[in-house]
Amino acid sequence: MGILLKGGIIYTGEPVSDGTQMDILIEDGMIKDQQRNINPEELGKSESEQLEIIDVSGLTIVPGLVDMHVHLREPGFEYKETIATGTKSAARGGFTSIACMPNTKPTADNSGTIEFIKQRAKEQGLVHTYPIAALTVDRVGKEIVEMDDLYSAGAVAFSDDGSWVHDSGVMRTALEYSQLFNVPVISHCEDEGLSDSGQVNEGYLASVMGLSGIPNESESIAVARDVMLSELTGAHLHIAHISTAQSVDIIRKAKDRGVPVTAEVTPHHLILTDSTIQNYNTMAKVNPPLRTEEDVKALRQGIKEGVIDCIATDHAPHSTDEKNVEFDNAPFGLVGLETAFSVSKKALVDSGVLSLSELIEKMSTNPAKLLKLPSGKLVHEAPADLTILSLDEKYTVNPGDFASLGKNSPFAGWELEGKIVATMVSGEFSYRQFGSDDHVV
Ligand SMILES: NC(=O)N[C@@H](CC(=O)O)C(=O)O
Ligand SMILES: [Zn+2]
Ligand SMILES: [Zn+2]
Repeated sequence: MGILLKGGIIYTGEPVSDGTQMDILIEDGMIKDQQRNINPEELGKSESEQLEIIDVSGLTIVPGLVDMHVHLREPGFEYKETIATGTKSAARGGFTSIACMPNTKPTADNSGTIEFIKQRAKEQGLVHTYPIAALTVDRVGKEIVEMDDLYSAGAVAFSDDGSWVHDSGVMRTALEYSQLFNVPVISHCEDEGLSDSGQVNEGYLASVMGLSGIPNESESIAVARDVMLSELTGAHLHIAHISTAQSVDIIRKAKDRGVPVTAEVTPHHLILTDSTIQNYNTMAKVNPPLRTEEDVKALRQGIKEGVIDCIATDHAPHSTDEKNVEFDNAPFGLVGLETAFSVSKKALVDSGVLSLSELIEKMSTNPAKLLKLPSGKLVHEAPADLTILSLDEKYTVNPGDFASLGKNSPFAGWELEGKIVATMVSGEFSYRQFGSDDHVV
């Protein structure tokens, strides 16, 4: 059965241009046609009889969002999140593809765990789920994983996210091997000698609150080394969740020299500063820490210039019990899938840094390209992975309503604009809320 979406404003993703009013015909999970006016009566008889026609006038349709940095927590930490709840959360947030990080239990450093994640996602997942394998065994930075096995099992990238690979020799070798598979190595840049037992951004507020600080250099020194190793090896290095002005600077210069480095930033680092942790708000305790106004400005400038390629949530669910403790004892991490679009829109589009089409590029087309996924654009014969938005609709964030088991959002109570009304994955709705017809798969 086909679906005809009538009257929406379509952003195709490629080329990056403003939306135009078009109808979209979807059949067999693919985009079959898109033009100004598709008349169902002009389609073949059997085609039109089987057609569901949906009026989406007043709504905006964009390529399904792609999040290349998600923690699904399964296997091992199912009380924080599961593949079922995490992908449901993704669908509600407008994401049609996500890549999940390997800091599970067991660590996704072996083909069995990668196969398990893929199988579970096939059975219970609501969006395309692409596993990222660990770069070193147990993510301890000593012994490189069997990249060949993991790649064959379906890993789309390698990363020790949560930890930096401290040994430069190990990182160099890993980057060299990664070229055999033509996939990125994703680096969590943190020199632990500097971040030590730090809890928040190093600065005035940390001192006043009596919390130990994490200086910008803890990240930026790591970024500088990894960029140099990417330059040395010629391998694609992708830097996770950058948070400092210095990192933007280092990556800008590296890109100017032609180093094959790419980078992501989270919605929270684009809008929040360390002042959010006033009152010891553990919901804003995250790694890397929320920084200063100056860093936020530099990150926005970096994304505008293309120094930062994409937005990724680093969705990191933790249980309420784990977060409801003294600041020092709370785990780092916050959830982001269900607020990502409207927070990013507020940070970048409403403030005039990017156009909506450029935001879509950062949240869909670019991450899809980086991971070589078939999505990220709404063109003829592309997979029907798309997101339907009510751009001006306002809502108040209530983590209690999240599909994610993680309620650890720093945006609770915020009034945001830009609601996800439907998410379609391979031609089928993973989430659909049209007007009063509330239907969540
Ligand atoms: N970002 C975080 O604060 N936490 C992440 C780990 C990580 O992304 O480094 C987690 O797994 O909880
Ligand atoms: Zn990380
Ligand atoms: Zn992460």
